[in-house]
Amino acid sequence: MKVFNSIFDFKSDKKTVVTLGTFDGVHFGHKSILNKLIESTINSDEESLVLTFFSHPRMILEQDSDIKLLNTIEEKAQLLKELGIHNLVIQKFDNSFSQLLPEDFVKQVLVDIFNVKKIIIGYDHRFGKNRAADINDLIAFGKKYNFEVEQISAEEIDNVSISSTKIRTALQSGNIKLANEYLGYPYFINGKVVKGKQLGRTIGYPTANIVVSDKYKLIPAIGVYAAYAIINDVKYYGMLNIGTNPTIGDNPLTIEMNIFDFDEDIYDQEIEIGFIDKIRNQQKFNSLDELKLALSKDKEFALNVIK
Ligand SMILES: Cc1cc2nc3c(=O)[nH]c(=O)nc-3n(C[C@H](O)[C@H](O)[C@H](O)COP(=O)(O)O)c2cc1C
Ligand SMILES: Nc1ncnc2c1ncn2[C@@H]1O[C@H](COP(=O)(O)OP(=O)(O)O)[C@@H](O)[C@H]1O
Repeated sequence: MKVFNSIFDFKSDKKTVVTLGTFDGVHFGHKSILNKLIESTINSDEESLVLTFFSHPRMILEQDSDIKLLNTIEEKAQLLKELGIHNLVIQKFDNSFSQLLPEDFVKQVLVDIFNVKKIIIGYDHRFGKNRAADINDLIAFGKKYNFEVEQISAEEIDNVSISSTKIRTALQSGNIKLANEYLGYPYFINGKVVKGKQLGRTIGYPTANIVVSDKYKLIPAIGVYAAYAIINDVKYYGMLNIGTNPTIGDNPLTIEMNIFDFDEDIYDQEIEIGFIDKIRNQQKFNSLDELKLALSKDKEFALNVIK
């Protein structure tokens, strides 16, 4: 997959089949659109092109700085690459881009830069400054500038009835099972392993503390989870705690994973962590012994889920 960090960087001598959107999560519903895109380029000379935006439009337009996202831009690129998309164009969705008039967007971007043969888009898609244009406008522009418009119908979208918002809500309430079902893959985060209080090893459960650098990345609800970790391309299973460790006093929120059958120093490494199922809520225990007992039960639970 070729990645372009701006519309103006895009170059290809092929015609393209285009879709656009934020595709946060690249979930099951997105995949049905993306697969159409890929299918329509099979046995043809055209290439698929996904136009996505770097800042979520909601951050810019609604000044919704609190919004959390399912994917960082790197994660989204990875998921789209795995699907087999040919070209990914990541456009900064800033004020000047949001001011483009609908016809200017169509002529200057879709036609002149992307060399569009066909655009595949949801029936309810609106675009251009103030979201002024709709699918009927797009069809009219298609006639004028000679490209096809393939609509994804309300039924097709409703049949899937999945949305990034529903997935965010599920994760924020700890409903990993539902989120994963909607996503079509286990929700994952990427982060760097940092030093903690070095207490874990003293109670027989060392925990790799993970720091996520992207401030927009959604972290699931506080709680204890069965999880996997990918470390140097090898997959391990384990149990993960997102919490404030109330048993040992008032602490900032940490994400920490005890990795099963593992004994290596991984400080400073970048690892991926995937959520498999929730085990229980965070608890304040009366002693470290009680915490240890809970951890042994958590491990049993996690091992059961994993197999
Ligand atoms: C699976 C798992 C579940 C945990 N559950 C709790 C909990 O319910 N309450 C709590 O106070 N700490 C919980 N902990 C956190 C431990 O207190 C923590 O691992 C310990 O303080 C070690 O911290 P350190 O990595 O900074 O050394 C849990 C840890 C793990 C790995
Ligand atoms: N099975 C394991 N699970 C998690 N981390 C492990 C494991 N074995 C070794 N480690 C290493 O030990 C560190 C965790 O030990 P711990 O005593 O909890 O220290 P810290 O408080 O710094 O996280 C991890 O960051 C990792 O480098």
